[in-house]
Amino acid sequence: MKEIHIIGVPSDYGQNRRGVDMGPSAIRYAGLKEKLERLGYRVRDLGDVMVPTPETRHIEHQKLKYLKEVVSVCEALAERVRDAVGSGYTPVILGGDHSIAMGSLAGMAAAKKQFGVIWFDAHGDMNTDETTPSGNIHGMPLAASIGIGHEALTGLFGIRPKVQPENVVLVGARSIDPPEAELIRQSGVHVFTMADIDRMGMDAVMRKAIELAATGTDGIHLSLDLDGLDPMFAPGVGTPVNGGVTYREGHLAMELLSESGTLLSVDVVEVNPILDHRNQTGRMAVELVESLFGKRVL
Ligand SMILES: NC(=[NH2+])NCCC[C@H](N)C(=O)O
Ligand SMILES: [Mn+2]
Ligand SMILES: [Mn+2]
Repeated sequence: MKEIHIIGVPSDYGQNRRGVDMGPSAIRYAGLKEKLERLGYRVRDLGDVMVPTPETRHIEHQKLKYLKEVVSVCEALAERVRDAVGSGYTPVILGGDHSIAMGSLAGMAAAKKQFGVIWFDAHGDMNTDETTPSGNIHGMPLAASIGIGHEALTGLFGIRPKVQPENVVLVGARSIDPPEAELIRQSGVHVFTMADIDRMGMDAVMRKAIELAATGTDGIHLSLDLDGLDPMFAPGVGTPVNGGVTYREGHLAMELLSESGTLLSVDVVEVNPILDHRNQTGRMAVELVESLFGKRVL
């Protein structure tokens, strides 16, 4: 069985609510390593990527807040992911806000010729500095990773694009900014909205998503934004949106991805313990990762 490497990325520079920098602690506290070991994996916790202290934060661009900090954190993460995947390990990357996924995907792109991405999220994360309503970079990582947006983000780690849009699938979308919707339509990424999940069912959606992300690639990176789940099950997130994926649908999605045997790496992001109730969201994250790595009822 493949060895798992846990990498923490305690960064909150991609958005404006403090606390998501404590996500890695909350997820570790919920027993991630022990639970993966119980499933039979060898697990190494590599500790955290260095993140500059909040006291040094400065906003230079209103449309790309904390750009320098985000880029430096992502490049440090990219090196770790490249080394882990290059040596045949499966990284489990703990955010931090979703901007860190640009680092995960940069590392993947350095290690693999072709890979697919399933982006599990209430949001599209397909904004650019020109479309963003907030200036928060966590609304931009998917666009940047397919080569759309500001050069400082699209060119991160010297690889562009990180992933081909036809191998990218958004699952769970229900909050998209209007200009972002236009970018999504033009980009060629595939999208299964909550309405699609209602109509087709999670089983059919995930089978299709896995096929789209895996065809012609070496495997799949899952970018798991906890706000993809309904806030009822994951209240500890900075940008909650009603009408999300249920507890059961979430586990089904992870089980199907696990069974497909295509998973290369995963990031688990947007867990904010300050907004959470007694680490419910941290625990939810760990449960989903367990299903993703093969935990079953029987
Ligand atoms: N990773 C996230 N939670 N992203 C939320 C993005 C929200 C909004 N679309 C923005 O650009 O600001
Ligand atoms: Mn997101
Ligand atoms: Mn989101």
